[in-house]
Amino acid sequence: MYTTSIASPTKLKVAEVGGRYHSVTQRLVEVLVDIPPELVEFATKDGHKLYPYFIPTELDIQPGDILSVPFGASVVGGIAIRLINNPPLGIETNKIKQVEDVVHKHFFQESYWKLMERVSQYYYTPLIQVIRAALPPKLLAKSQRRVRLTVAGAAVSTLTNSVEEQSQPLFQKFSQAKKKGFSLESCIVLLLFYLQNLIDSEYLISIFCLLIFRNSTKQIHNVTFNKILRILLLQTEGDYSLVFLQRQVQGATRAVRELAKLGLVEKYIEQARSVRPKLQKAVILTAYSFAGDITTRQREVLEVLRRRGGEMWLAELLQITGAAATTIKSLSNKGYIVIEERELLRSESDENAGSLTGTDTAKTLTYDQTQALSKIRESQTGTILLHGVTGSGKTEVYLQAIAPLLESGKSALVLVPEIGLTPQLTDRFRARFGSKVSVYHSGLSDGERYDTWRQMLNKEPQVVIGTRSAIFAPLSNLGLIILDEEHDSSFKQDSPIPTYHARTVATWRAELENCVLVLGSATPALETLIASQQQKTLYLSLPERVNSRPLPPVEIIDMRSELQQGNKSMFSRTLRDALIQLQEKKQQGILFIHRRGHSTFVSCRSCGYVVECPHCDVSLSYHQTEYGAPQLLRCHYCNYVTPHARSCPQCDSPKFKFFGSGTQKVAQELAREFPELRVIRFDSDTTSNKGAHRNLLTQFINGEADILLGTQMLTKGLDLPQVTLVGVVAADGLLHLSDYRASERAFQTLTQVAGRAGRGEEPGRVILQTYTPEHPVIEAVRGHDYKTFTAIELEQRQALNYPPFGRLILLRLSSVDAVQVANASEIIAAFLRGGEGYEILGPAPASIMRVANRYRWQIMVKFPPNALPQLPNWDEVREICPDSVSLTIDVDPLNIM
Ligand SMILES: Nc1ncnc2c1ncn2[C@@H]1O[C@H](COP(=O)(O)OP(=O)(O)OP(=O)(O)O)[C@@H](O)[C@H]1O
Ligand SMILES: [Zn+2]
Ligand SMILES: [Zn+2]
Repeated sequence: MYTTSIASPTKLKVAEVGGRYHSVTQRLVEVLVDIPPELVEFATKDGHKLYPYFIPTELDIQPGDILSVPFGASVVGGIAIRLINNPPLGIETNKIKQVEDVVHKHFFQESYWKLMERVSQYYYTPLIQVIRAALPPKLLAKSQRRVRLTVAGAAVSTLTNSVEEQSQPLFQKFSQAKKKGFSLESCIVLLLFYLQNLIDSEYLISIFCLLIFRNSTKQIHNVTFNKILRILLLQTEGDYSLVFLQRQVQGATRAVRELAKLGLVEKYIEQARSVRPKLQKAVILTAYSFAGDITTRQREVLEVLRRRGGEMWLAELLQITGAAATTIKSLSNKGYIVIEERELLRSESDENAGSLTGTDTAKTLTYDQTQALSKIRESQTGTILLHGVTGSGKTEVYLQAIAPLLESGKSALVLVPEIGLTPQLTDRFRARFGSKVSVYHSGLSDGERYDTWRQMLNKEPQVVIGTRSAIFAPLSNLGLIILDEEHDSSFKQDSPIPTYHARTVATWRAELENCVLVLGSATPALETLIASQQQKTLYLSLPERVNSRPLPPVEIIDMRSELQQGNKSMFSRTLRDALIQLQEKKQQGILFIHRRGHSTFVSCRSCGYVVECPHCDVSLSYHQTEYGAPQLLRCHYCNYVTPHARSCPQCDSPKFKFFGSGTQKVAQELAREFPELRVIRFDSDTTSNKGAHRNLLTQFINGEADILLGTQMLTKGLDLPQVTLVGVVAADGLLHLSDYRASERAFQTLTQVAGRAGRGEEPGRVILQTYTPEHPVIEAVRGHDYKTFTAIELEQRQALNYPPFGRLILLRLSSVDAVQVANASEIIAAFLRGGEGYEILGPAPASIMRVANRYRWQIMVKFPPNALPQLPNWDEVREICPDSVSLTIDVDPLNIM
């Protein structure tokens, strides 16, 4: 930060940072340049590289500083990444430009850079791409450098500008005197100023300091300087963006830099909006009988207020009554009303905040919760697995672990899998910690993300709740990281690189920041379970639901026998009865189906023709949102849409059969068979609009529907006590996927969805329909038997050296050219086979070979988890991959398709 740099601390600072001096030769810095869109074409491939810049002697630059650098014809923002001694090879020294300025010192902490570097190394991703993944979009472009006067600057510009008119002769004397620098003469003149009350003592001292430390004050007389000082002085807050000054005054950039050196102005990054809530004036009626001391107009206002329940926003009251502000004021003076500031909830994320929960205080913990909490509080570092069955009160443990941290000035980071569950969780955190809570996820607009980011940089204790990328939230003084539903695969990024897993990054971050990481789940991932068995992770368990509520019994319905007995409906008789009872008892239910849309494919009844996506090797899914809505065929891979044809393109038959059910089809069937049931559909089709999650959930909570029908989204952490029934319409789609994690994922999803039932006073019930009731996953879900299931599953993984007993790296190759990608895969695989200590599987086409007109191939590298083999040099691999083929190195892949 630039303060009034009167004492010119630049030299001292160099020694301060990390305690080392930089040798004279170290005069270059590599900068991550924030290239503006209009210049991207000049950057092309180089856009992924760091640009070297010379460091002017007077600037002290450290990694993590935000800089301004010349790029093309303009000056743009950038981050200092590392200091280097010599220009990188292949770059001519005379082409290298100089850093323009330091905009913000130490924007990023050292531990943050270490984290970036670790991600870069582990995920084989250039540092710059890691930084791009971590920073909110356009951070640097939006980081408008602003300029304001320092105290000394204000004094000088007052003297040189406004005082001019008031005290012409004295002013002239001063300018003459100060031209000679620090002199007795100039000091005397200044004293005269002071004695004549033209300046106050603060100004006097500032100017003295300035004269003493900066002997060359004659520079202040520079015309450009004066223009800038005058502009800054004329605005009450005295601050402008540098861009604005550049437009107003020619040569502003240089002049501002010089003025900053003189300590007259300072530059800074615009401060984040306050974390504090917006306040708005509310009017409260205090008297209900009106004496004769009021006017008719005033009486009217009071009547309106009374009819509205005695409380209104001032603005609203003024608008409705058309009254003048003075009318309200005199009513307040007479004691009929009170005007007070009340919190107004603002912005998207805060919209309706608290509408689901209201305010909240700490609950008395159960025995198990108390045990877990004290273990978490005792721990200083390391990873803790909190294995608590659904509804065991993990969230309450998190809340109570965080509370004392905030008190002690530390911050907490809470990661959740998906946005669908965030509104409810966020509300719970807000109800407990108020405005200290902010939300960070990709659903926010760029602006909102940017604001939240800056808010995190202000060192106040706070709680950030976010999805995957929030692991990079720049919180300083982190006291605790929580990953809720840690088993969830959305914590893993498949593409673009870095293909990081937030849980992996979280362990590093906790290590670097010296804080505890808590992984919470009812169905911990096998990786996490193994780590706890190997004592790498502390294992804590909440084996029971709160208030000793039982886990809901899971009834398995064999849909084959339903069919044999003549029931062709998608609802078994058991589920049907349960749905009817639901309404009689005025209770609510959740129906789960793992696919959105209507049907997975449509085929001609007479010739068997299946409509496929022209761009992908998949059939199109049929979509019809409601009766009478357009009938569409949509590709779930590339989003291609086409109207559903009236007749078969091959044989002209008008009859189609719809296979595979999605949420829309279930909704239509429900409407047909149970017209009186009110249904809310909750899937990615209905929740794509901003705030839709919250609105739909609020409707459901308010009892505006009997059934919440949805996909995966429902399974994640919803806590709705009034839900007594959970129905799984068809479990089979989840069970028969080819990848080695299919069983684990199916068990987790089904257990989680079952866990939504019976969380309140009324006992719950789960009805699970399937065509393969004998499947081990179904057996395990029925018995809520995590232990047996994982024991069997781990055995199988071990036999095949799959994670967690082996590690995988998946190379994903794709190209519009089918032949080139196949060839490239062969070449790379051949290169890899030259190495030792790992196994190569493939190359093989991906299970859906063509997506969005790109042909996809894969090569799997498998190796033991601990003894890291001599892995191939990935740069070399990238080198041999032709430009026409894109290559992603997915480390620890989760989705292998
Ligand atoms: N000690 C307690 N006393 C009373 N109620 C509690 C207590 N702890 C938690 N609860 C309540 O129990 C319900 C379930 O808790 P919570 O949602 O935290 O469970 P969870 O373990 O996170 O569940 P899941 O893994 O299924 O999301 C919540 O409504 C919560 O307010
Ligand atoms: Zn046909
Ligand atoms: Zn497609």
